[in-house]
Order: sequence, then C-alpha cells, then structure tokens
Amino acid sequence: MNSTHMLLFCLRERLLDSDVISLACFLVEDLRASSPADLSHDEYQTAADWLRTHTRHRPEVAIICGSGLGMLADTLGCQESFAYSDVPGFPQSTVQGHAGRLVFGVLKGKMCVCMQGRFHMYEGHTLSKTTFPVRVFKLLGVKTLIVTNAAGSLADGLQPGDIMIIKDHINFPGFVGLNPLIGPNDDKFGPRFPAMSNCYDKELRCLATEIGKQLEITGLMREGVYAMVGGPNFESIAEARLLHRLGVDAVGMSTAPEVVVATHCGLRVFGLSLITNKVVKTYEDSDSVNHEGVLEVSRLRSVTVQQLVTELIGKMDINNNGPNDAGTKF
Ligand SMILES: O=P(O)(O)O[C@H]1O[C@H](CO)[C@@H](O)[C@H]1O
Ligand code: HPA
Repeated sequence: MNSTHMLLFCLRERLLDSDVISLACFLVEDLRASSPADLSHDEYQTAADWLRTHTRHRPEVAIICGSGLGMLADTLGCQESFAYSDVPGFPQSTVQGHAGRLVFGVLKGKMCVCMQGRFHMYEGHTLSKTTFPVRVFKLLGVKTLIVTNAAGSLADGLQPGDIMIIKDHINFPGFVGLNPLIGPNDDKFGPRFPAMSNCYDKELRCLATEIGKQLEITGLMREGVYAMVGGPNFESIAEARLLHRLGVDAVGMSTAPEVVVATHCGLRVFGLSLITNKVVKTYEDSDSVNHEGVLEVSRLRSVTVQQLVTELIGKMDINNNGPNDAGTKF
C-alpha cells in the first residue's frame, strides 16, 4: 500500500476529514512528481547516448553557469553546442541570463561540457528535471562538476563583486521534502543514504584559493556557506535576518539540488557564488534587489570568474575523484 492508498483507506474508514485527505493526497502526488523516481534510468541513458552520437567530445569536467555567467562557455576551444530543445529529455531554460545551450569543448587541455543556463525549481521544473543534466553528465563519464551561481550576501565581509568559494550549503527546500533524491533509490547512481559532509571538495577549494593568490584576487575571495531558498521572490527583511542568524553567508535559488545529485552519484564538486547584491537586512535600508542588477554585476565580474575556473580546471587532478566516489557503480 503506497501513501495515497493509505490516505484513501483512512477516508473510507472515516479516520480523517475529507479535506485533510485531499490536501495530503495532493502533497504526496506533488512530492512524487518532483523526485527523480519519475524518470527512469533509460531516460538519462537516452540523453547520454544521443549526445555521444552527436559529438566526439568525451567530457571529464562539467560546468554549470549561473545567472549572467554563461560567457564562461565561450572560452572553450573546439566548441560544439546543442540547444537544450534538441537534447532528449532536457527541459527548457526560461530565465533571462540563461541561454539554454550545452557547449562541449576543451579548456586547458581538459574536455569539458558547459551548461549555458541552468534549471530552477521556481521555473516549475520538477527536481528531477532540474537536476537531469547532472546524471546525464555522470553517464557521459564526467568526474568533476563545477557549479557557479549569482547570490546575495548576508555576511558583512562579502560585497557585490566578491567571489565566495562554497564550503557547504543549506538546502532549505530539502527541509520540507523537496529533495531530488526522494523516491525509490536508483542504486546504479548511488546509495540510498549518501553523506553530504564532503560535498564541496576540500582539495579543489584549497587549489582555488592558491589560484586566487596567483591571480591577485584574494581580496575578492573568501569561503562561505550558501543557502538555497525556493524563490522566485527575493527575501523579505525578516527572512534575511533569519538566514543571517543561522550563519548563512550567501543566498540564492539554485545549486543545492544539483550538488546533492552530483554527490550521490560520486562526482567531485567545486562551487562558487558570485556576490551580486547585499541582501537588505534593515527596515531603514531603502535598497532593493532586482534580477537586472544581478545580471549586471555578474557580467562585470564574469572575466575574473572565467580566469579562476579556467586555471582551476587546468591545475586540477582529474583522476582524483575525492571521497564521494565509493558508492557508485560506474
Ligand atoms: O542561481 P543562479 O542561477 O545563478 O541565479 C540566481 O539569480 C536569480 C535571481 O536574480 C535566481 O535564479 C538566483 O538563483
Ligand atoms: O539576494 C538574493 N536572494 C536570492 N537569490 C539571489 N540571487 C542573486 N541574488 C539573490
């Protein structure tokens, strides 16, 4: 008996009020629809096979570009690109600043694939669709995932234009059951109960800090905790204060589901947030954030982000797949 049958049984036996039952059934269906269990292994495999037959590139590194950071993909050599609409199973990007192209190419001698545009839960995509490309990348042979995003800062030491290396995240939607791993576990990708204590690889974080020194941008860089909220609205002042009190350094509306799925299937992850705005935390502050402002700051700093990511890819040891690799079957 699944949860819906159980609820219907309670209704028949008059154990619960019918409105409560309808609401609960709706929520159960909704949760089920948003989990990767609604996609079969074959659907990921079909996308990976399609890409293998359409490109000779065999990427080892995947990069997800955050809002306004899509120019990173333009630096790849020997490019081949595909519109998301052409790749079986890929959803469409609907957000300004997310072009909706998958770009294959070479960066510093390493084969890469770059998502010029990511998917967000607030666009109405299920979490399985939001994270679909990550599992496709795994099937393509990718070993390392680099995630970038635009984020608002809560930490006093983080200013617009700064780069925060993500040390850890808080997946707020996960607290209310919006986790991409909910549903039957696909053992071929990873274990039922994956650890998340090493989800942002320490060695890559140290390497990025070293590269920051060489690029003379240490003044712009620090490590911190990223929190994902559902969006699409920006935070109220009370929400901002809550996040601040909880120790969040930067907040955005993406990244955590991708990283959870990547860690589950044994990918090594590096993440960075480009700080595009200060989150308003006081009622006296008349500033307010908007997406155009976010994109503007991203574009202004995109060359610096590009340099950091390019050097990181050049210097990373592709064969060290970090501590999360043990559970995978590939
Ligand atoms: O996380 P990325 O995709 O960089 O985008 C961030 O910027 C948008 C808000 O301006 C939101 O989508 C938020 O998540
Ligand atoms: O201030 C923010 N809040 C949430 N998401 C964001 N993405 C960019 N800036 C922000």
